[in-house]
Amino acid sequence: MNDSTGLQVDDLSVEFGAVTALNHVSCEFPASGISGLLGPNGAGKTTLLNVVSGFQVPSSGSVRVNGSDLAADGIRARVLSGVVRTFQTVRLLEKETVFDNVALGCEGLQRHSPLRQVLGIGKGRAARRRDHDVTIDALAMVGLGSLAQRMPAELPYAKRRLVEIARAIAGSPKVLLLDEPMAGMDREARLALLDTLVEVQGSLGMTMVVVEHDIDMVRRLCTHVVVLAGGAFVAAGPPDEIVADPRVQATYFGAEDARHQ
Ligand SMILES: Nc1ncnc2c1ncn2[C@@H]1O[C@H](COP(=O)(O)OP(=O)(O)OP(=O)(O)O)[C@@H](O)[C@H]1O
Repeated sequence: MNDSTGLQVDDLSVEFGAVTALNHVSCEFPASGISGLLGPNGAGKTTLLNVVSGFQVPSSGSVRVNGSDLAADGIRARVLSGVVRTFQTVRLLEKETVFDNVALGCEGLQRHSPLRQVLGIGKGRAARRRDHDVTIDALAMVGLGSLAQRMPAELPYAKRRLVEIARAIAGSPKVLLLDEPMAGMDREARLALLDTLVEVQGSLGMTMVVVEHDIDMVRRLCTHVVVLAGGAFVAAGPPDEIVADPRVQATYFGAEDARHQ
């Protein structure tokens, strides 16, 4: 790739005491298509997302988005610069409507003027109107338009996941990191989410990285795959090449997750 677009991590290391969660990992995720991040349990996938999104400070290495180094940025600054993520466990505000949960994502749109914040004025009418429209669009994009006024607790699990994804895309991310978005869904819901993600990436055009264990889904969804194992980079490339790669066979497919191959 090496064209300075997309997400690039270089020489990332993270240790938790004696555990090396990431061991000098360098890899790239292109701005086009959808990237899969694969690896057996404990490979370091979530840790990599944590570093990119600012939740984990690495002991070494750098993160660049479209060529810009994020080194000094904390979580909030990264959201404002367009790095948005979801979590393995769905995190929603249960006392707010689906609409209000998704509207929270608009906070990443840099519409707060610092002066207005200092004066406590909040957003102007035009900005609030824009946020409203962006929220409606995000809900429509994931097929939740008719559920906007429902409470999260009323929704089945797959739809709760979609609320989280809508909230993420409401921030117009440059980089969208999805940590096992299909976990806990049946096959029908997974295939529906797959179509949604392809549509979201195609129409909004961000760098999208999806952690996913199901190889069949990865093959259908992803145009590029990065494989980690034991905190180390193993391989990267198109899904079919990755599946056939002996290094990947020896690590990822040798593990419990081979059942999905
Ligand atoms: N906060 C933490 N404290 C201590 N060890 C941690 C912490 N977070 C992760 N680890 C360890 O770091 C390693 C990488 O974990 P990580 O969660 O990044 O892997 P993963 O590939 O996302 O795994 P999974 O597929 O099971 O979610 C594991 O050995 C894990 O136990």
